[in-house]
Amino acid sequence: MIRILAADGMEASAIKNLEESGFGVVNEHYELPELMEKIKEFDVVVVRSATKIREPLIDEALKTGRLKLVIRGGVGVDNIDVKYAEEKGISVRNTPNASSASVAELAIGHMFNIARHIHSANVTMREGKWNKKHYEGIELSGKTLGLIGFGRIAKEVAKRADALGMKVIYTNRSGHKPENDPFRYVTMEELYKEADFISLHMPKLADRPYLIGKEEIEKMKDGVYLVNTARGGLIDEEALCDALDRGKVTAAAVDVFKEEPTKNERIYTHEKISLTPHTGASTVEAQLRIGEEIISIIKTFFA
Ligand SMILES: NC(=O)C1=CN([C@@H]2O[C@H](COP(=O)(O)OP(=O)(O)OC[C@H]3O[C@@H](n4cnc5c(N)ncnc54)[C@H](O)[C@@H]3O)[C@@H](O)[C@H]2O)C=CC1
Ligand SMILES: O=C(O)CCC(=O)C(=O)O
Repeated sequence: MIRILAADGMEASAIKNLEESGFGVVNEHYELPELMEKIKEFDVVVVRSATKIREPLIDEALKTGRLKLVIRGGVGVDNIDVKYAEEKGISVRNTPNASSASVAELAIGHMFNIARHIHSANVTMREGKWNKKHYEGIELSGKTLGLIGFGRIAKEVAKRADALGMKVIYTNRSGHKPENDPFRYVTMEELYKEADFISLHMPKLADRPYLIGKEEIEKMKDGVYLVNTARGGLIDEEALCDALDRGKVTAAAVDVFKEEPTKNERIYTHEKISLTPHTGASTVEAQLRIGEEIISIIKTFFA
């Protein structure tokens, strides 16, 4: 029997479907020392972001040679040593399309939050305070939204922001302006200068510790709003907090952290940050689509 480890959970309907199709599924999260042993017993490991598939774990799996497929139930594969796994004959797949709308909606939700202090008002009202005079916000309508990265998620954000009356500009790695693109391609420098809101939608950098630090923040408009639902570490957390403290950045929204769960008290207690614990893809719909993609990947792989 082909055995699958769902190391960070999997949609119940996907587990049922796979079991009914004759696969053995273990839905269990193991911390690393135990996983080093357990991994040898599986043909497939499915992970989200919590479990890291690094070289030493792959080496353990190779001791029985059973592991053939690692699936990231999601987009970013930065928690997997993809090149190493593939060199050793272990295939790596992800589910790239399933969560774009969910992440885009979270980014837009965070923009409303920080434009209108919703995250802060929720906290102070629960403390019995009526801080109406502190909470004058701004409209999103008419503001320029700069998207860094213009792939699947950013395009979903762009459509929604456009419908809200925002002007959308974007930059990406290729610098290529797609034909018939209704939004304006700009360089990173132009984006920093022009955007009122900046939202990140690109993978983690392999060659640098972060994309946006003190120097990059200085190039932005005074009072800019920053949203990161892409990857922790793309924005230097200390530089962000410093910029929030001195008002260079008005407010920020953060779904992803350098370390998860974050232990950076400065970040998770900052009143100018709207926070979510990496829930960009955590919707019923995205998880159902991810489950369906996982079923399809496994069945095709072992057909
Ligand atoms: N918060 C969450 O739960 C989730 C976060 N994500 C993150 O969102 C990211 C984007 O996802 P998709 O839009 O599906 O990816 P995608 O591959 O469709 O698009 C990525 C975009 O980033 C650009 N890019 C890559 N490196 C760059 C660089 N150094 N500078 C500027 N642009 C660069 C690419 O040109 C492309 O336009 C993922 O890599 C993942 O880290 C994805 C899903 C859920
Ligand atoms: O599994 C998750 O909830 C994280 C999603 C994510 O960050 C991704 O798909 O890249």
